[in-house]
Amino acid sequence: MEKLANDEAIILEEFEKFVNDLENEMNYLVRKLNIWIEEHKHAMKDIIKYITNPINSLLLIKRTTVDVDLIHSRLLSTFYRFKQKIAKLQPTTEDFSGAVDGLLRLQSIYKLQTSDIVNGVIDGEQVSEKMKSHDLLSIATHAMTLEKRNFFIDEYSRELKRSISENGDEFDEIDQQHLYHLELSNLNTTKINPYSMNDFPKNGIYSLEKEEILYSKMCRKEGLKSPKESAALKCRYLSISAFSKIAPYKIEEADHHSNLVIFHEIISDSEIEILKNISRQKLTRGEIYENDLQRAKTFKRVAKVAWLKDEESEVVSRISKRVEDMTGLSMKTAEDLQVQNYGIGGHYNPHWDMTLKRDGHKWTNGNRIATVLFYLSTVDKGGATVFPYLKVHVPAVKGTAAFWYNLRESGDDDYYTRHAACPVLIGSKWVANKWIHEHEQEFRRPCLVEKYIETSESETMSNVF
Ligand SMILES: O=C(O)CCC(=O)C(=O)O
Ligand SMILES: [Fe+2]
Repeated sequence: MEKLANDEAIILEEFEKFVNDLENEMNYLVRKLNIWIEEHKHAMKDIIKYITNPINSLLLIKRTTVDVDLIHSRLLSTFYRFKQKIAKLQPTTEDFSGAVDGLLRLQSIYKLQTSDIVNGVIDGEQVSEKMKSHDLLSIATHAMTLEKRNFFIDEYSRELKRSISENGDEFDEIDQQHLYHLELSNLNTTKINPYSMNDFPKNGIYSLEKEEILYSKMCRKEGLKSPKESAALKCRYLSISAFSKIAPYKIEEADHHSNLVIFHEIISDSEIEILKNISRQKLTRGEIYENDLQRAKTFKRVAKVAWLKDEESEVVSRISKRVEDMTGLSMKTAEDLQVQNYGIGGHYNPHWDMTLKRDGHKWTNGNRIATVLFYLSTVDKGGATVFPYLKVHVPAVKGTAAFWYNLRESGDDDYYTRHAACPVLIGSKWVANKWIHEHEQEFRRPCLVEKYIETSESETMSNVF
């Protein structure tokens, strides 16, 4: 986004040139028009005499064909010159749909009222200017192309009508068509208000699924563990290696079932700066493995990722060694470090890090037994990692790391580890993942929480869904 904001200056410069070019074209057109009027007047003096002359009849045909085509191509090429200059700098309309989807997701997850957003207010703070009618029309029409956003089409249409009547805005023919489609779509869809939805909508067309509701609640810090449920969780020092005996790790237990712990002050600001700097040049839009293991870019994850090898920098290999020390697990079969950057609205829908046994995994070194997730920035608003089935909300705090086992001791999938990255509301989120694999851990797997409590519930998928 920072680059786009800078590129906008170049786009604007090109736009100005384009307007100047159009002014020159306009002068040319006026000259052309006057000449044409004169020639036509001349023809009209005595039409028969005029057209029976082979030269005049040829010129008449020329004026009405070749000359018009010339005007057409001059105007087009003026526009295409401008378009070509800015093409590389422009995001795509798909990016705009993604941004609209991101805004509407933020609204439904953090319960942000449309009237506030339209007035540029987030969390009671004036963060931007009031939106204009044309902005509202673009948002509403793009919302029509998105799944599960019907409620907002209605909301934005209402704001749009208000804005038009307050400002007396005029719309051209194309806008009128959009407005008409908007009206139609509002008549044809059923809307369920996501702000007031507390439970699973039974027959709703706008159906936030049960999980999405749970996930949204956790992002708002609602429905977390009760004091009774968290009574057994402790903050303490951990020293499982020779190194940590000298400088014990500060850990906070977050959940006993999945052995989820938070390490505090585990990575320094200078290490973080180095990781971010190496990653910046490498960041590309994140892909996720769909069930069929095909890589796909979708709105389920909106983040940029970079993979860093140990050999790349002393800091990367130092982090790997630290993970080995913190977790007591071998790094021999671990993946490279994955650094991720989420912008505003950036998120990652609920998922498991391991591949379910049911689906079969493609790794030769076993499944992802455990995850270490380092937080490389503090997010001002939003951006937490949540575990809806463990009722845990881990805020993004620079220098901390979350650790958990994705697999049970038996090697079975731990469905309860399903987790998600809440959308970033204000700020920028940086994290780094280290995924640890099963092979080489045969005699290692230490338990980092004080007392490993095996639950008696049978851990089937239906417990989680
Ligand atoms: O960014 C986060 O909070 C979670 C990221 C995550 O779950 C993943 O990359 O697998
Ligand atoms: Fe994950």
